[in-house]
Parts: sequence; C-alpha cells; structure tokens
Amino acid sequence: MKLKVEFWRNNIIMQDNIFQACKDFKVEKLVSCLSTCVFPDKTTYPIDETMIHNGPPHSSNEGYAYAKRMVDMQNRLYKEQYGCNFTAVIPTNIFGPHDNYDLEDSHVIPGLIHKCYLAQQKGEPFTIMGSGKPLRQFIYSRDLARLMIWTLRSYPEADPIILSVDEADEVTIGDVAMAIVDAMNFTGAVEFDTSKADGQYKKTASNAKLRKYLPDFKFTPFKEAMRESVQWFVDNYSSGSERLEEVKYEKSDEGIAKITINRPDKRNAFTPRTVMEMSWCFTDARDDPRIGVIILTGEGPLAFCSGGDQSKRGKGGYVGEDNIPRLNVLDLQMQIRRLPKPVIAMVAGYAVGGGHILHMVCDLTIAADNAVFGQTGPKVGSFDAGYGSTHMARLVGQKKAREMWFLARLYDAQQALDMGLVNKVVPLQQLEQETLVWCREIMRNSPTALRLLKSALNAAEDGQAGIQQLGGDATLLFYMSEEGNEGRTSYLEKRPPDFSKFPRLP
Ligand SMILES: CC(C)(COP(=O)(O)OP(=O)(O)OC[C@H]1O[C@@H](n2cnc3c(N)ncnc32)[C@H](O)[C@@H]1OP(=O)(O)O)[C@@H](O)C(=O)NCCC(=O)NCCSC(=O)CCC(=O)c1ccccc1C(=O)O
Repeated sequence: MKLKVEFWRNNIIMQDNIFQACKDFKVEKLVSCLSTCVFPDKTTYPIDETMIHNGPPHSSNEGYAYAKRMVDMQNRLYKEQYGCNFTAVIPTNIFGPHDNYDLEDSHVIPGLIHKCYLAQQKGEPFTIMGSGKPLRQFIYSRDLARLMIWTLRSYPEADPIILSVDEADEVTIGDVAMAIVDAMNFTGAVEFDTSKADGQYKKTASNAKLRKYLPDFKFTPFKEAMRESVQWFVDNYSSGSERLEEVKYEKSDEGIAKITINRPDKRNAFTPRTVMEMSWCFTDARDDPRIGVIILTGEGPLAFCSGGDQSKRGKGGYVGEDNIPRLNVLDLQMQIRRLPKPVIAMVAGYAVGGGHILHMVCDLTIAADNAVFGQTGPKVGSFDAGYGSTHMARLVGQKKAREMWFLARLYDAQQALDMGLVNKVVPLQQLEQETLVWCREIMRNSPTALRLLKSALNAAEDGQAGIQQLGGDATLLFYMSEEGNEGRTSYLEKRPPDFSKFPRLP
C-alpha cells in the first residue's frame, strides 16, 4: 500500500467523528469492523483477540493497521469514561455476492472466480498464481452478516471478537480453486504457476471466543457458499455491468433493480454513452424474470439528472466517442415507457432539462425535499416536443405545461407535488428508504395486473403505439391459456383444432 499517510489520516478522522457523534447522540451500540491485518507481522498461530497490540503490523499496511488498532483503544476509553457500548469485530477473508470481482484489485476468491470464468469463456487453462498450498479461513458474507447482527444485539464486551470459521475449516488456495472449478462446471485444464510467490503460508485465527458465545452457530458449507457466489457472479457478469462507466447498476434479492446515473460532478448530465449504458441496464432488468420493479436515480444528493451534457452537444445531437451526433435519450424514454414493469424515479436535487423528462416518463416519482424540477430548454436552445411536452401536459395540465416550458422556471418539491408531477415528497435522508417501501409494496402485487395496467394507461396517451403494447400483452395472456395452446398443439399434431370446449362468455 502506497498511501500510508492517507490511510492513517482518513481512518483516524472517520473514527474520531463517528465515535464522538455516537457518544453525543447516545447511540445504543456501535460495532466497528477491523481486519486481520491489524495483527502483528511476527506472531504465533492461531492468533486471537488478545494479540492485537503485541508488535508492529506488516510494514506494507501500517498506516491502515495502526489506525484500526486505535478503534480497539477508543472502544475501551469510551466505555470507561462515558459508559458507551462500543465494540469491534475482526472478520477473516470475507467472500460472497456483491464482492469486488475486479481482476486487478480483488481478494483471492473473487479474483479466482473471475479468472476461471474468463478461462471458461476463452477455452483457456485456469491458472492459479503460486503452489496453491497456503491455508486460509474464509467466511461467507451471509454468515458474517448474521454474526454482525448477533454482535449488535447480544455481544456484551468492548473487547474485539474474531468472526471466523473454525480452525478445522481452514482450506488451501488449491481447495478454493477446485471448489470454483466445480461450481463453474469448468472443464478445462487447471494449472498452478509456481514461479509466482505464495504469500504467507498460514494466518490461522482462533474463533474460540465466538464459540464460547455461540457453540452451535452453523456456518454455510464452503462448497455451497462458493456455488452461490459463482452463480451470482455469472448472473451479473452477463448483465455487462463490469463495462459500465457512467452508470451504476444493482439488483437485489427482493427483485428490485437500481440504475444510478453516475456523473455527480456534472450534476448527472447524460452523454450518449450514459444513455447507452442506461439502456443496457433497462434491457437487463426487463429480461430478468426475477426483477419486478426498477429504480432510476442519480448519484449523490445534488442532482437526479441535469439533462443532456452541453459540453458534448454538437450539431445534430450529443456527440460520443464515435463522433456521431445522437438524440438517443428519446429511445430511452420509449424504453422506459414500454418496459412492462414499474419504473420509479427517485429524485434528490435537480431534475432539469432532459433529466426532468426522464423522471416524467417513469411511472412514479418519489422526491426528496431538496428536489428541484423544471425545463431549461428554451434558455439553452433546446426543446422536447415529444413526451417532454405532451406527457407533461397530461400530468400537470395544458396551462401549467406551457408555463413550465415558456418561462423555464424551476419549482421546488412541494410545488411539484401540488401540480401532480411527483407522488410523494420525503426528507432527503428518508428518500431511499421510502422508495424501497413503495418497491416492496409493488413487489407483493400481481405482475400481470401491473403489466396490463401500465400498458392500458400508456395506450390512452400513446395512440397506435400504445394499442400495440396493450395488444402484445393480450397476445401474451392468450399464449398462456389452454385455448391458445390448443391452436398450436393441433397444428403440430396435424389435426383440426377443437375449440368447442372453450366457453363463449358474454
Ligand atoms: C443543474 C444546475 C441548476 C445545477 O446548478 P449548481 O448546483 O449551481 O451546479 P453547477 O455549478 O452549475 O454545475 C456543476 C458542474 O456540472 C456541470 N453541469 C451541470 N449541468 C450540466 C449539463 N447539463 N451539461 C454539462 N455540464 C453540466 C456544470 O457546468 C459544472 O461543471 P464545472 O466543470 O464545475 O463548471 C445547473 O448546473 C444547470 O442549470 N445545468 C444546466 C441544465 C441544462 O440546461 N441542461 C440541458 C437542458 S437541454 C436537454 O437536456 C436536452 C436533452 C436532449 O437530449 C433532448 C434533445 C431533444 C429532444 C429531447 C431531449 C430530451 O431530453 O428529451
């Protein structure tokens, strides 16, 4: 690690602020997360919680390790002086879904999963650096989450606790590689590159203290945890999310997808690339049958989206890396409109220009109390004569729509609520929480009813295109019926169809 000073200062400043704020606001319990690198470089094994301060940490990460050691001291001092219930956990080698799977800077398991996947795709050998003999204890992220909740609720001490699998569950890097091979159904050659260094042979940690409190805690079997992690990686790799540069894309186990425009320095103004990336994400969310509702938002509290990036605007549209001018946000508006699942705009800060239109074409809008809405087009030489005008008039009425466009004023969240532009306004800190409440309520409802309602509401505005969407949904339902299938089956069986058993209802 190069930035030792930054690691030291940033961690110390964060810790000092958090501890003091938790004391001042009488927070009932604070659990800080340390890591095994706080332990001395030269030590005996297994390491345990009493050995943190027994000697210098490895020099490569001393800025970070010394700062983290201070957490242990802070926990004790705040308890002694103010009676605070603060403590720390020390997890060992976490892995699981949502990890950092980047090839350059990920930990061993996500890095190997990614390498094995690429080897599978390219038909190349799966190469593991080193002999594969070093031993490590790995904890599955879901197990760690359960233990963290237990720590919050029930662990009584200020002294830290190691959260690790048992010593008997230590595995070699070679075992890890073979578990990945199994989970991935990898059929190619597996090679160990012994010209590369192995790293420390073992770093065994004792979980005796954890076992004293929770003798019966059952860790997820390693191979099962590996299968879930590999499955998560494969599912999410195909979404193309690794290639996203201007947008963030997340999917939750609850069936909620979240697309975040990630250009906060430009108030989340969109370029042709931003729009393309959003479009990939919406396509993935539409095609993934586990997803039932999609959130569209902007990174940070200052803006949902400030419209087209004016610095990329050329003659004929916004110009990307290929030098071709585009107005591709119009296709994105259509995509959101036609997507057969509810899309919710989650708006903090500015939603202006083309960004305002994006929130309007979403099915619902939840706004933070700092949200600001409006069209700026006539001020910067632009306008949207499509949904930006006509759908707006449906939402707020003709007079108000003309006011918004002709004067190009900005409106606060309460004004937007009063004119029917948004569904709810909440304090900024509650924005995500409230949006998730709406998403979860939607997830409990019939997906087919929601789909048909969306296309019916669109059809009333969208003319023949709207009827086509509603008509497509009717065909989908018919294809799912026995009557529809009788037509197909009779054709394949080379017999006349028998529709006589289907009722001709009034
Ligand atoms: C959004 C603001 C009101 C925020 O103000 P403030 O908080 O004071 O921040 P700033 O200091 O102004 O901005 C910080 C930083 O971001 C840059 N930036 C902000 N917005 C844009 C933008 N749209 N393009 C490029 N850059 C932007 C800003 O320059 C600053 O950068 P520095 O380097 O730090 O200087 C305020 O920022 C603002 O008013 N922004 C402009 C809003 C705007 O006019 N947007 C364009 C409207 S036109 C449009 O969106 C058309 C879109 C389109 O493609 C289209 C075309 C044809 C038909 C339909 C459409 C359609 O979208 O439907």
